[in-house]
Amino acid sequence: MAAPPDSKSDKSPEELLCAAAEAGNDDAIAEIISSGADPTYFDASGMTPLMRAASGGHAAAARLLLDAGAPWNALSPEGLSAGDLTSDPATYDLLLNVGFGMGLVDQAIQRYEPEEHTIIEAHPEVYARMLKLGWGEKKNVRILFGRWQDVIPQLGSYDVIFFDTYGEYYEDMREFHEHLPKLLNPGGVYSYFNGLCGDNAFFHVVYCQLVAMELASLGYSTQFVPLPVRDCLKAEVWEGVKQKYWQLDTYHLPVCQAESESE
Ligand SMILES: C[S@@+](CC[C@H](N)C(=O)[O-])C[C@H]1O[C@@H](n2cnc3c(N)ncnc32)[C@H](O)[C@@H]1O
Repeated sequence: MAAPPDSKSDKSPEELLCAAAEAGNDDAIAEIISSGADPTYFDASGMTPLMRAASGGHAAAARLLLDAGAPWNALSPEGLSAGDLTSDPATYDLLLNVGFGMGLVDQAIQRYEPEEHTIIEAHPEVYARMLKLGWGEKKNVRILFGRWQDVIPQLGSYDVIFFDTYGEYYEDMREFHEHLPKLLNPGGVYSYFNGLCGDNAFFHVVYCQLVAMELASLGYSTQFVPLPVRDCLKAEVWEGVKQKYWQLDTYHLPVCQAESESE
């Protein structure tokens, strides 16, 4: 008897992978990937397996796919990435970013229209530029001008914290981490710019482990989500930059949560 048209045998390994991702079936995903299915596949609707996992809210499935090389920045026909398609996202209303710099992270934060977005910036010229660009007038933005070490008594507690004072010493970041138990709300997420030894793959991984161990001693577990960045960092990106501070193909995005709350 012929198999029904929608039976598994009619589907390519990649279609099966999309179906397993949509269902959050981690065992099937691992099996299909190890049998050689391509995680970069786009199905007939222009969706990747990672987008299917994300829109189903299956975090473990998404992690398996990312580990297998699924592109995190692929876009659906509507121009949405897997991150944009995440279903039922947790509500993060109170955000803190330490170090404005070019304002890239803060611009990204603003797209989520948080209730309260606090920015700490110490450099007078960067602060002046922030004001010139209108950051001082944004209703949901609170700017604290000064070193984080000095303005910390003015802080509350936050659902999301990002730390990037690149240029400070490792010891400064470690000191900041000691404040996390007071600064990070239950269920909150902490991340930092993971550029430590960004020109040496071996020492970079050592640093990742070191930070994760130190955060673990404070009661936090850290996952590093591998994000391929080689294609985003072409030669022109570095034009005018004196020292190329990042030379690796993969960025390891730290996602740090209280141990009791992480998966
Ligand atoms: C690499 S930039 C941040 C880039 C930023 N993440 C972005 O998206 O453009 C680092 C920023 O941290 C600021 N900074 C350095 N040390 C600081 C400190 N102790 N407290 C507050 N800001 C600091 C610097 O003035 C600089 O603007």
